[in-house]
Amino acid sequence: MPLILNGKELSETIKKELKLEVESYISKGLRKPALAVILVGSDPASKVYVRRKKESCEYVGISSLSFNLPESTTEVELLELIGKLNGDDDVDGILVQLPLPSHINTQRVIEAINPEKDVDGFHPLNMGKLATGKDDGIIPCTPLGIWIMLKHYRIETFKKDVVVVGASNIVGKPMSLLFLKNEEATVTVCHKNTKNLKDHTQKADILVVAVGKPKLITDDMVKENSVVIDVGINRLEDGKIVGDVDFDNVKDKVSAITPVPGGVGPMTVVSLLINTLSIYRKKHGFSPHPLTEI
Ligand SMILES: Nc1nc2c(c(=O)[nH]1)N[C@@H](CN(C=O)c1ccc(C(=O)N[C@@H](CCC(=O)O)C(=O)O)cc1)CN2
Repeated sequence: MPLILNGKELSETIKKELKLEVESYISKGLRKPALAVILVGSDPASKVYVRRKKESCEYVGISSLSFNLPESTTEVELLELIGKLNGDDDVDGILVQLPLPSHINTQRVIEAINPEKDVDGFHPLNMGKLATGKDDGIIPCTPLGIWIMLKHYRIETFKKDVVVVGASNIVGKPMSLLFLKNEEATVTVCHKNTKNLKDHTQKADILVVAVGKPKLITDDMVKENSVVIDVGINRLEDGKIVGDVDFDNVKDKVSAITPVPGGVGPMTVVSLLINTLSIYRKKHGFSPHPLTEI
């Protein structure tokens, strides 16, 4: 049986620590950290994720300010709201849940967020800092959560061959940049135009898959004793949630694997809390959050 990388359990442990941390700020007379959460429309999955984010904020003592906007919201209206939140000193972080309705230009919205309040780390300035190895940026939540999980389970990343399947701005690209930081690992990024995907995945010591295709990765595609990180969350017609990796088929060949659900997803949510606290700490003259140190 491989080591199961239990993101649900680890995220609960981290949340308990963050709760104590927030209590220590309040006991110093500081205000509560605050996160603005913007949801446009009523995508069912987004509603679930936003609810989890808000519940987690509440648990650790972060104020979450909800902005649930109708599907018909215009880009101008959304940009106006972001402008107001950028100027509000009591708001530490701003999160716009993705995907946005198709009539709104996602990149323009991301770029409107003050990079210092960009808890998702999607702003080009934060992406650029990650790409150039600068330590004072904000790391996107899913890659940060995966990194924290690998370090917690003492999975060696140095000099490893890492293959990332999926080149999205949210996961694949920042994940690759994180593994490249300090020339830690050798990284291959595969995407929809990659020829012979299997030729690449078979060589991976660490395989990260984030494409949104149920059970794409089967046992013939993974290296013996490798570590497999499944970022996919796919809802099947029967309501079951499965990842991009065929877990039952792959599990006996690998040394460690994340389950879906209960793996990367909860680590994404806890990383949002960490990023919010990191911004709050910098504002109050503390160092960035230690869990963001790579
Ligand atoms: N602004 C952002 N939008 C989106 C992000 C993001 O990081 N920032 N990532 C994804 C969705 N996401 C966070 O928003 C997210 C995905 C999955 C989970 C999660 O806990 N999943 C559960 C299973 C899901 C379920 O029960 O329905 C799990 O894996 O155990 C949390 C957050 C896209 N948008």
